[in-house]
Amino acid sequence: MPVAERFVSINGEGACAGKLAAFIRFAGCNLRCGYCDTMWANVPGAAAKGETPEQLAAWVRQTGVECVTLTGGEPVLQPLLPQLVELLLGEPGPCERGLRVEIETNGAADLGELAALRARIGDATPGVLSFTVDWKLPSSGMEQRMLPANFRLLDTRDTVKFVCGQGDLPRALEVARQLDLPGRVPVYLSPCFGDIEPARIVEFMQENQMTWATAQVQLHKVIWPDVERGV
Ligand SMILES: C[S@@+](CC[C@H](N)C(=O)[O-])C[C@H]1O[C@@H](n2cnc3c(N)ncnc32)[C@H](O)[C@@H]1O
Ligand SMILES: Nc1nc2[nH]cc(C(=O)O)c2c(=O)[nH]1
Ligand code: SF4
Ligand SMILES: [Mg+2]
Repeated sequence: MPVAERFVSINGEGACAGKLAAFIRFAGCNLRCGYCDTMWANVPGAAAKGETPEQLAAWVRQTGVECVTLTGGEPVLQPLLPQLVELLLGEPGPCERGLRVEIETNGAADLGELAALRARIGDATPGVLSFTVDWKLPSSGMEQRMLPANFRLLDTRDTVKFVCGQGDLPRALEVARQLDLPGRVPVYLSPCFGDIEPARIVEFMQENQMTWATAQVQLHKVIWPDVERGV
C-alpha cells in the first residue's frame, strides 16, 4: 500500500479530537478540493513507501495507542484497505478493549464493501470501526461527485463532516436535512481553515437551532499553524 506518511499525534478532527492517534496517510485521491491541505500526497507520483497491511498493523501495535486514523489522499481507493481494517480490528489494543479505527473519507468513494465488512465482523472482534465522511460543499468544487448511497450506510458510530467555506453554511443545513442526518448520524461543521471565521459557524448554528451539530476547528492547525506534515 502506498503510504505518504505515518506518525503519532493528537487527532485534530472528529469525534476523537484531542486523543493520541496513529495516522496512516495513503497517497492518491480521486478528488481535487480547492482547499485541500494535503495536495502534496495526491499528485500523481507523490513520494510513498510501499507497505503491507501486516507491516502497518505491526507499526500501529508498536505505537501503543488506541486510536487509529486511516486517511490520505483517499484511503478508500486502496484495494487492500479492507484487509488492513480487518487486521487492526483483531488487534487487542493497549487497554485490552481493541483499537478505535477511524477512516477519513471524502464521500466520493464507495463505502459498500467496508460497511459490509463491519456488519459481517460485528462484535466478533475487539476493535470498533467508524467512518468520518465528508459531504463536499460548493466551495470545494467537488459537490457533484458525492455518492448519497454512502450516507445511508452510516449510524451513530460515524460522523458526517461539512468543511464550510464562504457561503457554504445554508447548503450544509439543507444537505443534512435531505440526508436525514439529525439524530441519526453525528454532524460536525468545520471551517475551511482561514476562509471563514469559526464564530460565523456558531452564529449559524444558533440562528437555525442546530442543537444536533458540533462545531469544530482543526486542532492541529491551532497548535502547529505552520507545519504541513507529521502532525
Ligand atoms: C485531507 S482529507 C483526507 C481524507 C479524505 N480525502 C477526505 O477528504 O475526507 C482529511 C480531512 O481534511 C479536511 N480538510 C482538507 N483541507 C482542509 C482545509 N483547508 N480546512 C479544513 N479542513 C480541510 C478534509 O475536508 C477532510 O475532512
Ligand atoms: N493531527 C491531525 N489530525 C487529523 N485528523 C484527521 C486528519 C487528516 O488529515 O485526515 C488529521 C491530520 O492531518 N492531523
Ligand atoms: S478529497 Fe480529501 S485528500 Fe482529496 S482533495 Fe479533497 S480534501 Fe484533499
Ligand atoms: Mg489533515
